[in-house]
Order: sequence, then structure tokens, then C-alpha cells
Amino acid sequence: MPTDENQTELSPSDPHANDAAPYGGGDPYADYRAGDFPFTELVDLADRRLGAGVIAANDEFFAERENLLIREPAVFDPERFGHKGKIMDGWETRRRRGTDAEHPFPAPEDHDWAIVRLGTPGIIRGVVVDTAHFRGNYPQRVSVQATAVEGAPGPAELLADDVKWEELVPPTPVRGHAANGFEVTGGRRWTHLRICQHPDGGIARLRVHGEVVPDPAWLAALGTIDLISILNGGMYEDASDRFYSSPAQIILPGTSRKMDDGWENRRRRVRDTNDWVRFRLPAQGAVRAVEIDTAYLKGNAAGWAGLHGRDGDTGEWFEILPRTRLQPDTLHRFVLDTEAVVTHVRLDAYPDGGVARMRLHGSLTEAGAAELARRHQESGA
Ligand SMILES: NC(=O)NC(NC(N)=O)C(=O)[O-]
Repeated sequence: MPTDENQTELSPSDPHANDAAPYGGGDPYADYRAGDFPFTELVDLADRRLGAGVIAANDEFFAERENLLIREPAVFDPERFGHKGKIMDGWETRRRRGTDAEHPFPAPEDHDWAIVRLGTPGIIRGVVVDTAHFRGNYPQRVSVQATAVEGAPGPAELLADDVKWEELVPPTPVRGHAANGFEVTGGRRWTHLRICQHPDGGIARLRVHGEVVPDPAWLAALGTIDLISILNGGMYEDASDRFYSSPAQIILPGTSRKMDDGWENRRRRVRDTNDWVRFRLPAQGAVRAVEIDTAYLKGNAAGWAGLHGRDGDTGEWFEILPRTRLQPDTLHRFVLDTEAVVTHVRLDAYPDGGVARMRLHGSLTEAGAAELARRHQESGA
């Protein structure tokens, strides 16, 4: 059953118990049923910025599958119609039909599907199926399956009979115009996910939260890596402020392209305090060089930055970089005199202000590489 603390009980038997009311004018989100799911703290493995894509769907008559992974909330314009019908911001299939006049309804097993390549392989902890604006045309039930196929398989290879898909969410009723969250258990590492609508319908957005499980052989072959990159298994833990944009974006791949692509906090008015963000490395690593980028943060970049690290959950924090003046909209590079062996780092911004990206260049220690290899193997790779 969906996680639905904030929502009324879903009815498995009454097919209209989960309906949204028809759009009545005004703010289309006014009656949207949001959810509060603990796993949304974790990285979205289906983020386009990590390389995810919706690589195939059996039907996208009304609206294209690619919309599923758009970052922004789905938009609804009641006036917009196209050649095929209402323009919907999501993935929407046509209405399924039965076999003949005596059997106008689709068969119980009929469904539509879309296949998502995860941005990077990982353990899935929860899925959000957002049916925003799909009020009379959301699926009656959804299901989710996952598979692990290495390399770069295309749709035909993934649809072959010998590919085993494991059910993460069995066919389950969902609400229209709502965030439908599903917790996922099991610690397997997956590369692809299949989302099914039973029997048909529309879904606005799909989020697949979990933990990146990097390939130790790949990291070893590279030698020097960015030890904090999401793609290498770096994780955001906590921050002093998430007012404007997420501190987790500091460790995204690629450069920031606009102000809200990085971390921007609010103006700090309490003197003798500062903003900070804490990250965890995939395992113990030795950092040799640091990049701090304030790209697109011009009147609101951090004035100074400092970096501390610790080795282990209970290790003492020690200084990696002393408090250092930053320029707005600038990439700063620091070569460390001695390498810093850490599992966690804390970036301090003084007194407040944004940081777009941070990179920690170095290598996993022998113990770190062994730990990562063990986790990789345990997750079924
Ligand atoms: N008003 C609609 O959205 N109708 C249909 N969908 C689109 N996109 O036109 C349908 O049948 O679900």
C-alpha cells in the first residue's frame, strides 16, 4: 500500500474512491494531495542530470514519456489543446478497449509500460508516482519492476525473455492528482526500472529515490576520482539551511548553469554563526585537491569558505582548508599540502551565501576500496 500518513485510506475495491474532483478553476494545485515520504531525502536515481532517461514505452498517444523525469512540478493549462487532445505534462496513454461490443472493457491483465534507465546503478528505497493534474485519467493501479543489466542495453535487449524483472511494487491503487509514495525494501542494486499503468492512464512525474552503488572496478581504473560526486557514491547528509535551493546539488555532476542549480541559503542575521553543509564519501578516501565553485552566485556567493573532515562516524573534525576568501561566480582550486584521509566533510560558508559545486579529488584508501567492493558484492552485482 502507498505510504499515506497525510492522506485518507486508499480503497482497493471502490474504483472511484481515489478520484480527484474535476478542475474547478483557479490554482490547479489548490486541491493537490501532497505526500511526505522519508525516502525523498535520498538521491533521485532517475534524475536526468545523473544520466537517467525514459528509453521506451508501449504507448504515448496523449503525452510523451520523457515528461516523467522533468525536474519541475507538472504544469496544467486548462486552455491548451493540441491535435490529439488535452496537452498534458506527463506520460499519458490512450484509453484501452476490450475485444468486442460484448466486452468493451480491457482485460484485467492489460497495462501500459515505460522503461527508465537509472542515471547510475543503485539500491532503490522508495518511488514517487505523481499523478498531478491527472484527475479523470490517472491509472487505476500502478506497479513497478526493476532489473540489473550491465553495459548499455537498448529496449529490445531489456524486453527479451531472458531478462528477469523483479516486482518492487505489485499492482496497487493510486490517487488522481496526488503524490503516491511507495517504500521499497531489499538491498539489491538495479540499473533499470519499469513503471506500469493498469490498465492505462497518465502519470505526471516519476522519482526513484535510493543510494548509488558505484562499480569499484571502474573507480579503481580511473585512479583519481571526485570522491564526493553523487555518481561515485558521495552523499549529502545535512545542512544549516535549505531555503532557496538544495545543498545536495553541490555534488551533482557537471557545472551549474544558473543560480538555483547550486546551493543558495537565506540571508543569515544571527551574528557569530555560519551556514554549513555536510557530506559523506562513498567510503574512506584520501583527498589531494579541492574545487569550490561559486558559478552564477554573484551578489550572494559565500564570502569565505572553510573545509573540515573526519575519519569515521565518531572521528574528530579536523581542518582541511582554512577559512578562505571566495570570489563570486568563480571556480577556486586548492592543492592540499598533505592528503586528508576522511569519510565525511563539512563545508562552512561565512557568514552565509551560496556554493554551486564542490569537488574532492583523490582516491579511495585500501580500506575504502575494500569496503566499497564488499557493498557492491552484497547488493548482488
Ligand atoms: N481531458 C482529457 O484529458 N482527456 C483525455 N486525455 C487527453 N490528454 O486529452 C483522456 O481521455 O484521458
